[in-house]
Amino acid sequence: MAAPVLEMLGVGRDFRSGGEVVRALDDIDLALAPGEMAALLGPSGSGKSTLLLTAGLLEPPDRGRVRIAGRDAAGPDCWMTAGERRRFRRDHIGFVFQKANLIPFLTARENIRIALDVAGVERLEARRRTAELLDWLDLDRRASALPARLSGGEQQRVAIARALANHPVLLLADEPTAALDAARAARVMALFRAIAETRGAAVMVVTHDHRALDLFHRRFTMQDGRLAPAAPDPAVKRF
Ligand SMILES: Nc1ncnc2c1ncn2[C@@H]1O[C@H](COP(=O)(O)OP(=O)(O)OP(=O)(O)O)[C@@H](O)[C@H]1O
Repeated sequence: MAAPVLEMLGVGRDFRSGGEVVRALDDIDLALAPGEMAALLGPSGSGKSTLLLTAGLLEPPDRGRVRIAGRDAAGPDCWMTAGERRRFRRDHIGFVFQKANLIPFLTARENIRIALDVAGVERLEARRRTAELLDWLDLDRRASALPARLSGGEQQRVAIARALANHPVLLLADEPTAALDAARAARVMALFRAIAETRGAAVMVVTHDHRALDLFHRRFTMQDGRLAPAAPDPAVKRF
């Protein structure tokens, strides 16, 4: 197997609420290789979002280590400073959430472009990449529209383009199709698969949408903060 893009080693995370301790993540071990697309399943409150945010360096683990692209990036023993971690996240990780969260007064094109400007990408290169993403995500004709004039599926595609702008090695998505109808949801999931296969990114998607599960190379199920690989499915392609 190629060197993993994401490794979680013995990762744990507790939350304290009203004197009680909730073990949101309990000894999570997980590795994702380049080009792999994994589904993260499980009941409400089982720890899926916490796992995704921890993998994405937005939640600090109390125990264990998170390694991304071969580098120790989070954990009690990690020496990365907050500023370094922020830059590392920006350069290596893309996020897509249930709501597109686009900036309402910027056009589709500008919403993508701003991610590149913030990362300090040179002007001509930023223009080239924005045009390429608009084309790839079939948004050319909507490039000058404000978010309020875009459909839900178009808004989500802009959010995906924005997440891809800095060529992340790891793409994390939390219920990205929850607000979409079946046809649009299928299209977005197929797009994630294409991102994994053509760009070699590792993709992890929290989803309750069981209609698209056969698109995933791997499925993980969370239960009470623990992670278990789902029963092997011979129909699912393995790496
Ligand atoms: N910031 C927080 N403070 C306190 N408890 C939290 C916090 N975030 C998550 N939790 C708790 O940790 C557990 C896991 O939550 P998490 O949101 O990761 O679950 P989930 O599987 O994503 O749920 P859902 O499918 O409903 O979104 C839950 O018991 C939740 O109440």
